[in-house]
Amino acid sequence: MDRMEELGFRSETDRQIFREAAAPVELSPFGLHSGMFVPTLERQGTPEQSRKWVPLGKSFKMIGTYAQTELGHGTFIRGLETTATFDPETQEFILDSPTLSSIKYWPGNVAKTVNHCLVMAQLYTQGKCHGTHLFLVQVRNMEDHTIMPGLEIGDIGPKLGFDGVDNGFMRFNKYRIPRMNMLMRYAKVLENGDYIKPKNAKLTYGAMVMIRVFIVMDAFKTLSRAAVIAVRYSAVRRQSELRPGGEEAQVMDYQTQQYKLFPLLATSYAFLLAAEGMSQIYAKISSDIERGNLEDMPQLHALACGLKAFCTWVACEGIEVCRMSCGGHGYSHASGIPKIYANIVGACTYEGENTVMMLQTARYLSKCYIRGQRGESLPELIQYLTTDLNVKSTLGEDCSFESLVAAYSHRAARMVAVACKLQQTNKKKGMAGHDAWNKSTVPFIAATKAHCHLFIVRNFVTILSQKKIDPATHNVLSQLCTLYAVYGIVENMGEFMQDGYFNQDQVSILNRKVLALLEDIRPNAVALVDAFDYPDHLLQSCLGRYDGQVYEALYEYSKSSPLNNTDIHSSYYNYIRPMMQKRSESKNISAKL
Ligand SMILES: CCCCC/C=C\C/C=C\C/C=C\C/C=C\C/C=C\CCC(=O)SCCNC(=O)CCNC(=O)[C@H](O)C(C)(C)COP(=O)(O)OP(=O)(O)OC[C@H]1O[C@@H](n2cnc3c(N)ncnc32)[C@H](O)[C@@H]1OP(=O)(O)O
Ligand SMILES: Cc1cc2nc3c(=O)[nH]c(=O)nc-3n(C[C@H](O)[C@H](O)[C@H](O)COP(=O)(O)OP(=O)(O)OC[C@H]3O[C@@H](n4cnc5c(N)ncnc54)[C@H](O)[C@@H]3O)c2cc1C
Repeated sequence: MDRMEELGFRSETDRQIFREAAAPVELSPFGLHSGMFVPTLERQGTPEQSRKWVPLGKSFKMIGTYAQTELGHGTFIRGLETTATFDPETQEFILDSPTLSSIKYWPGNVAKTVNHCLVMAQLYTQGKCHGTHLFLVQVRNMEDHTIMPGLEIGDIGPKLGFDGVDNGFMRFNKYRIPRMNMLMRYAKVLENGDYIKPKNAKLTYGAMVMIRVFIVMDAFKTLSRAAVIAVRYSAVRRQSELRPGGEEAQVMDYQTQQYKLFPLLATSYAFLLAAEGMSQIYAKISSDIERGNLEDMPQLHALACGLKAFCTWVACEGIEVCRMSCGGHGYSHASGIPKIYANIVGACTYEGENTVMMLQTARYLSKCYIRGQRGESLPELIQYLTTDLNVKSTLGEDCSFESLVAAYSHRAARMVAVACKLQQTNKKKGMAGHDAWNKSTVPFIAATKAHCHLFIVRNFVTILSQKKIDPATHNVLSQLCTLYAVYGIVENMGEFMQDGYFNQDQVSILNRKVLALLEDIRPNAVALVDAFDYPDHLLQSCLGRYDGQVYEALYEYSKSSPLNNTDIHSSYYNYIRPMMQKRSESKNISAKL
């Protein structure tokens, strides 16, 4: 913190980059404090509350986290059981965990690090429940960090990853906080207990939308780091004979290795641009919301949910491909890839389980489809839903951006229409609305993935057509953009072909194009990963080192293994030698017999 002040880092982006550089492989125990706790105080607190608490948070006098999930509920926020009951006599809220399943469980850094939490609880006042609201709760003594009386707090135990974060549990026993500790920007409880409701109950969910936007960038960061490691290693690693009798080939010269890695390189660039585009849309709509204009709130929610789910799913699958493309050394922590995977794969679950998030977007697409069918105007990003599905592709040998975007628009429009028609058919069969919905959710998930894929392809193409980029760079980025789009079609051909949108010749063109692009990108592959400019300190990888001294690094890494501190390990004396002696004695006995 002080170091950031000394270095003059003012923007949150710069501070985040510094934090990641300072703690490259372990997530910071203050990630949630800076990334969720403080921004939520700023956005969900009244101006007075923000003025009081935000400086304390930014100066780390108050260290907090976001405590919403419980043992029994994470996804279904309306089902949360923690209660906050207003006591007008004392002007306090009484927080309570009435059941075992209501115990707060998973909140990051609650176990040992934070002294405050933003707690999501069911608000009760004047005997009535008004749904979930956020409350600022002091959980540890500010003098000696002991747990406040009335609270039980602990660590939840080892996890797949996220080792730098002490996820914990927290149980409230009639724990009192001041009335003014309810975040009251949108909803209020007056001194007499009267409840003033917000313009939209989902404004309380705003913190989650913000993090989902952050996570799209995290998907780029983690996938691109794995791609840097795998591509650099593939340039250094020589294995097997490509030409009989010739020298062993760089594994990057095998077409299969290129087909594994270059689309992931293209995806990394696509996700960076998508994350930037998502952040711009978030900045615009969230500022409208803060000014009271909630018109685009549903569109923001749907986009943030969909991209968070789509990008984290693809990134995690891609990171695994990068690991496996490094052979045995990829499986070692020396590669740096297992830690990247372990830290980001949780993002498919936290901040909204991906399937649930996709279904939120699907619900929005379903409503937009109906509006489109009625001829109503649709937001620009959704207007493709009214695409004429009788049109066939005009794709030619050049695989133009226009024909590729048209293909993705057609695929998404067709798939949304299929899912909506199934939902409508279910209703016509007499199903209740919720059953008609549930019995169409599998096609809706597929359609929503197509919707997100379209957003990313279209965004990449738009930026290349709008930004002023020098011709040489534009040419290479255009190759990456084309590879991302053509690879996506080849890998999902069935969804593009189901209604005969492409003819057989066009399918052949696409299959040829994806292989030709691998050759086009091969000469620039290392330069394209170097362009991310990740320092070795951040990658923490013997395989992805900038100097390519892989074997020297692996040898030094291995020698530093703690197991090498002694030649003979204690297990020999404690287990192996006694076992061998026992065997030899029994052998002597059997020999005598
Ligand atoms: C390099 C490695 C990086 C790793 C990251 C680490 C550090 C990075 C540093 C900084 C980043 C920042 C922070 C830290 C990073 C990571 C985070 C770490 C931990 C994660 C923390 C958490 O997990 S917090 C808990 C998250 N929990 C959830 O997200 C719960 C998900 N559930 C929900 O959101 C809701 O229950 C729901 C949306 C699924 C359903 O809500 P419900 O109330 O039931 O509403 P519905 O009935 O479904 O819909 C009604 C109506 O409301 C609309 N709606 C719903 N939500 C919203 C919303 N948020 N905004 C706007 N509108 C909403 C919905 O669309 C419906 O509308 P219609 O009626 O019109 O259809
Ligand atoms: C690393 C990590 C860090 C976390 N940090 C925090 C934190 O700091 N603060 C915090 O409050 N929480 C935190 N969480 C909790 C996290 O937010 C929840 O785990 C997440 O929201 C998923 O909810 P759940 O666990 O209830 O999953 P569930 O919803 O129980 O998921 C189980 C299955 O049910 C399915 N499912 C659920 N609802 C539906 C539906 N409506 N339709 C179809 N399928 C459905 C899901 O798709 C999934 O396959 C963290 C979790 C992890 C893994």
